[in-house]
Amino acid sequence: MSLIRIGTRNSPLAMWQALEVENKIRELGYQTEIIPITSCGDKNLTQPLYQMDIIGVFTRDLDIALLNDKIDVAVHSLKDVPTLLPKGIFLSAVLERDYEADILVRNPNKWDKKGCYKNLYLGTGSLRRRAFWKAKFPEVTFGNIRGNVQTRLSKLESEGFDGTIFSLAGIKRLGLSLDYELLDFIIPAPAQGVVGVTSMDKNKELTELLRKINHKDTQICIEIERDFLNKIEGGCTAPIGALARIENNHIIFKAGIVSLDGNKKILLHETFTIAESSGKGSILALKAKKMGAEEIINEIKAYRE
Ligand SMILES: NCc1[nH]cc(CCC(=O)O)c1CC(=O)O
Repeated sequence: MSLIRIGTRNSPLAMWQALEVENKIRELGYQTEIIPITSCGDKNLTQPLYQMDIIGVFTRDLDIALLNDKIDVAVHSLKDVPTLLPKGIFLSAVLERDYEADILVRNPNKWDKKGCYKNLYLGTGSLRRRAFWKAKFPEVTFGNIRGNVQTRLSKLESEGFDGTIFSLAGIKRLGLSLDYELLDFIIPAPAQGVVGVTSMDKNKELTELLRKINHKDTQICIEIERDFLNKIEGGCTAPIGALARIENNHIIFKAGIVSLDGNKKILLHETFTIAESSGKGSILALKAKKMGAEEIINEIKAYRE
């Protein structure tokens, strides 16, 4: 491996993440090149996309670049990566989680609402953020706010929202110094705040190298979170939060599934040892289902159809 080609989306956030991975690979003595992937480009694959399980809207272009040998590794925000990866591609490393929280950023022009959480007009398209917010503060109005972090910050003011909700990791990575409030009643998306690296599983030498930049504790946590998500949702994007943390050789896991109106809420809070953690995501998903999670998921599927 003379040169390792690192593929990334070309937003400022994605670029920051790719540079982090690049630095870690260079520290091991390898040469690297960052390749921003802007569109699907050459889709000339031997099989149709659906047969290869290429599904993620944020990840498909990078998946195709990997399969077409345009890049060696792809760098992602792991929370945007579907739990099912295309055939031949696997999650070969994760970086240490930096920040997991969701935060409220207020519109600086809305002085009158300062400190207030009731009756806000919030810009967020995330079903998870909407549902958790509504469960805590039912009097709220939501509007959609699309685009990357910078675009959303400008829309916050131009479209008159009282505030918007971001992942703290994204804000910190962009080096933005904004006033914000931590929203501890919103359980983060599975793998929020974690940078993930995917590559082809046939590429054994590269796999060995990437193992060296992998952060083991973060991997343990995200495996539980993603396993939980996979077993609960079965392919539909639902308001599911899941977060595992390690403290004194124990895993503290919390998860929540909330109905869109905020009225039904299944919450799990579990502690177990690291030794017991293997397969826990599936076991706890089953537990959540027994508590009624499936009813909430089916309701959301019906709403989307
Ligand atoms: N959904 C978009 C997205 N994907 C990853 C991040 C930030 C990094 C992270 O949370 O891991 C963001 C922005 C946000 O949710 O505010």
